[in-house]
Amino acid sequence: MINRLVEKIEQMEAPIVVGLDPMLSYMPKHILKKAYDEKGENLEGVAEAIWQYNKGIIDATYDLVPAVKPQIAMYEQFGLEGMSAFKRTVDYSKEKGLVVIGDVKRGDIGSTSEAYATGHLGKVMIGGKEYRGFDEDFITVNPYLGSDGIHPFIDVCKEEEKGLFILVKTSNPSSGEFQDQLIDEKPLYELVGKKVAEWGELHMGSSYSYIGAVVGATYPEMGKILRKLMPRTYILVPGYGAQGGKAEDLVHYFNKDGLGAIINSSRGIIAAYKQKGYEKFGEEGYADASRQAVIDMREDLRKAWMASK
Ligand SMILES: O=c1ccn([C@@H]2O[C@H](COP(=O)(O)O)[C@@H](O)[C@H]2O)c(=O)[nH]1
Repeated sequence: MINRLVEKIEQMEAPIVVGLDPMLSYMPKHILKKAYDEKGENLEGVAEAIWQYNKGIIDATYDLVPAVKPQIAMYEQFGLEGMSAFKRTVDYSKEKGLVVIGDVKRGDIGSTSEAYATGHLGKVMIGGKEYRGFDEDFITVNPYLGSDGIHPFIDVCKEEEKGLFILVKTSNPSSGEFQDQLIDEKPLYELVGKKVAEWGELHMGSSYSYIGAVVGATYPEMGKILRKLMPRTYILVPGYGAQGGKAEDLVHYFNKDGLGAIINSSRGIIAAYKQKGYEKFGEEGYADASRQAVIDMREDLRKAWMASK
């Protein structure tokens, strides 16, 4: 799957992931009304609205980007109905040829990680038949329980040719409280980064590992250090746009080959129609606005890359 992701990034010249983080406050009124009229003003109605909203964005962007990243929390808050919208979104994105990164941030003691890995990346046999759970291509994983919490995910990834993005340095304002703590004079995120590179050697694709890392766009100096510590690790970079990360800050997250990082934007793309510069699209044109936001992001990243040469 990492080879496919890299190929798609190269083909599309767009190291971009569209973050599918649907929130009711972004939902255009016409979509909510239609879903409520059909399914009722209840959890089922909300789930239908999420699905229709996502479908609009996927249809408008799938030919421009290699991947989507549905954030499971945005679906989980609506219970089983929300989770069914999550699954529909994963399946439809795959049908459209997109690589799906489930942002699920799992990780637990070994036996529990094994169950999470099966549910999101693997399969179960029941009565001699094979069943798959959410079946994303990659998921995000929290490494802070240590190696025994990570190995079950790597084992399933090897079996299924799927991948992980492991949290190394997160984009949020207080990520330093624990992640920057010094151990033997090195910040914890550097130790985790080295470990991710080591785990990555266990499951290599052609030029990059199936085991990637998450490094926030909001800490560019740390991104630069981590890039060097993990040369064959693909870096998933959240924090561009809505959280303040800028294209010029991101050039050091890439290797010299122009590969090695994929930048996420969620609100900046899916709620573009509400933002300055995109007013002309209006609510009805939310999907076209998201397409334009992807084109603008691609250009922004390209210009920053060229300026760094
Ligand atoms: O360090 C991290 C890890 C994950 N995220 C997730 O990425 C998106 C960001 O959304 P924006 O709207 O583009 O800010 C969201 O799903 C986060 O949970 C992150 O931001 N930082």
